[in-house]
This record gives sequence, C-alpha cells and structure tokens, in this order.
Amino acid sequence: MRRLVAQTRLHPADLILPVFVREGIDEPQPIGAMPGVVQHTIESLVAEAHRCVDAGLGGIMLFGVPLAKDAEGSGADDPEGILNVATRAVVDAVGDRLVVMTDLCLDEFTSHGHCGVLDAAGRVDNDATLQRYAAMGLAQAHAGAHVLGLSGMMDGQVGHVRAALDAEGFQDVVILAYTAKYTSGLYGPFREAVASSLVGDRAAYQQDPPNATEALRELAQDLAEGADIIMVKPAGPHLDIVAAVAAASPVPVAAYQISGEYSQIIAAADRGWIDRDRVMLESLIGIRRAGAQLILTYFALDAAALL
Ligand SMILES: NCc1[nH]cc(CCC(=O)O)c1CC(=O)O
Repeated sequence: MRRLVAQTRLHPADLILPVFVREGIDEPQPIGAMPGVVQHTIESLVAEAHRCVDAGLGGIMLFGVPLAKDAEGSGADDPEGILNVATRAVVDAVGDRLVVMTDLCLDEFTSHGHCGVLDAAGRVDNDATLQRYAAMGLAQAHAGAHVLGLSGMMDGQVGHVRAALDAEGFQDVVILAYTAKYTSGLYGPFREAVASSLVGDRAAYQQDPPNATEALRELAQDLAEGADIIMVKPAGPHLDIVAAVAAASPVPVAAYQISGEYSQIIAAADRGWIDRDRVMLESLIGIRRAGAQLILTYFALDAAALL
C-alpha cells in the first residue's frame, strides 16, 4: 500500500484493538456475527494483549461480559467484576508497553441493557447514572487502566468522571470521550458479543444521524469538561463528522470502526465478492484521511500485519 506521494499513512501505533472478556468460561467463545473475533478468557486475553505489543499497536480497549447482571450494573464498579479483574491482569502483563483502555458504560452490566440506570418510569436517569459512572471510573483507575472510554452518552459524564478521578489522585488517567456517537444499525453484532439484554434502542441518548451540528456542540461541551481524546462513532458512515471534529478539535481525535462495519467486510469477503485485506485497508485509510489520529478497529492485528 506504500506510495511515493502518499500523504496519508497508517501505522500500527494508530490502531487500537477492542476486545471482549467474558466471565465464567474455560475456553474463548466465538461470536457468530463477528467471525474472527472471540469472547476471551482472562488467560486468552492476556495472550492477545501480548500479540498487540508484538504488533506495535497503540492500545487495547477492554469490554467485559459478566455472568450476572442487575438493574444498577453493580458488576461494573465491583473490584472483582470481570472488567476490573481483566484490566488488572492486562496491566500487570503489558501495562508498560501497551496503552490499556476500558469501556466505561453500564450496558454490559445492566439487566435491562441500557447504558444507565432507569427512573421509576423506566427512562434512563441521566444524573443518577453519572454517580454510577464515577464509581465505575474509579474502579477502573484503581485496576490500573490508562484511558477510560466514556461511551454511555450521558450529559455531563466527562466532567463528572474527571472530578471523581482528580479527587482521588488519578489526574494522570486519560478520558477518551465518545463525543459523537450516532444511533446505528451497525451496533448489531456487538450486542451478541456482549450478550446484551437490551430491548429497544438507545435513541434517547445517542445522536440522530441526520443531525450534523450536534457533534460540534458536543465537542465544545466535552472539551470544556476536560476530555483528553475525542471519539466519533461509527466511523465509516460518518466520515464527514470525523473531518469536522478533527478540524475543530485541539485534542486528538479517535474514530471507532464498529462491529457492523467489521462484519460487513468479512461477510462480503467470505462470499468472494470483495478482497478482504484490500477493503480492510481501504476502510482504515479512509478513516485516517478524514482526520482520525487513532482508530479502534477489530482489524487492528490483521491490518498491522500488512503495514
Ligand atoms: N458500551 C456501549 C458501547 N461501546 C461500544 C459499543 C459498540 C461497539 C461496536 O459495535 O463495535 C457500544 C454499544 C452500543 O452503543 O450499543
């Protein structure tokens, strides 16, 4: 893929691998809708983290799949919860050589599958959820996470978690803010990956795809609250937003090539309709060219091997 006049280049260090770790399994479990991606045991996750180091990746983003869920998502801030145990294991193994990120959101841990706790009417309670995010962020910081990925889309989440971290001496823990997270059909395979219990959708707290100006308002808000890295997600269908946010952001911009973007390429390639590696690299170059300095992608290891 190298060209003499190429202005856009991909480097393994630009890539971050999202990974799933599931409680209570003895062997890694395949994810039907994401061929090539598995739910890891702690042991296989640590092995994967070593592969990320060897490949020169920039980082790893951990998602936990707990055995038990409840309305409050109490596994999220339990130091013995699967995500916090896994974070400690990865940080102990490779934390000096790989940036370790954790998903900070309740949806994997709640029985109803929403990103926050619910009020009496069954709606997501924004401000009550902020308290839960602060507790979850502190648990992740105590577990050694370097970067917290605030993906829940509650208003005020960045400022609230930042204040909680600073109050406990975690000034150096970085906040990656999901600034523009559009509601999307492409999250489908992820719901299987995390055994989501969600009924309905997240339209009340994720963004409406036809709305382009909200992304810049969210950017200003997240920066004012102390975001260190800004994320746009999904990446492929929203490259104009990646570009607009990158042009306006004084801090690094990341983009997330999500589960459905991955699975579409795999499925078409499996049918022999497209060349998997070529389309994979083309999709990543497009995201990079739009202005993302970091790309979260399930292709991270495969792409790094070709760069
Ligand atoms: N914890 C929320 C979260 N963080 C990342 C993803 C999706 C990532 C993907 O589809 O690959 C989701 C799920 C959602 O918003 O429905």
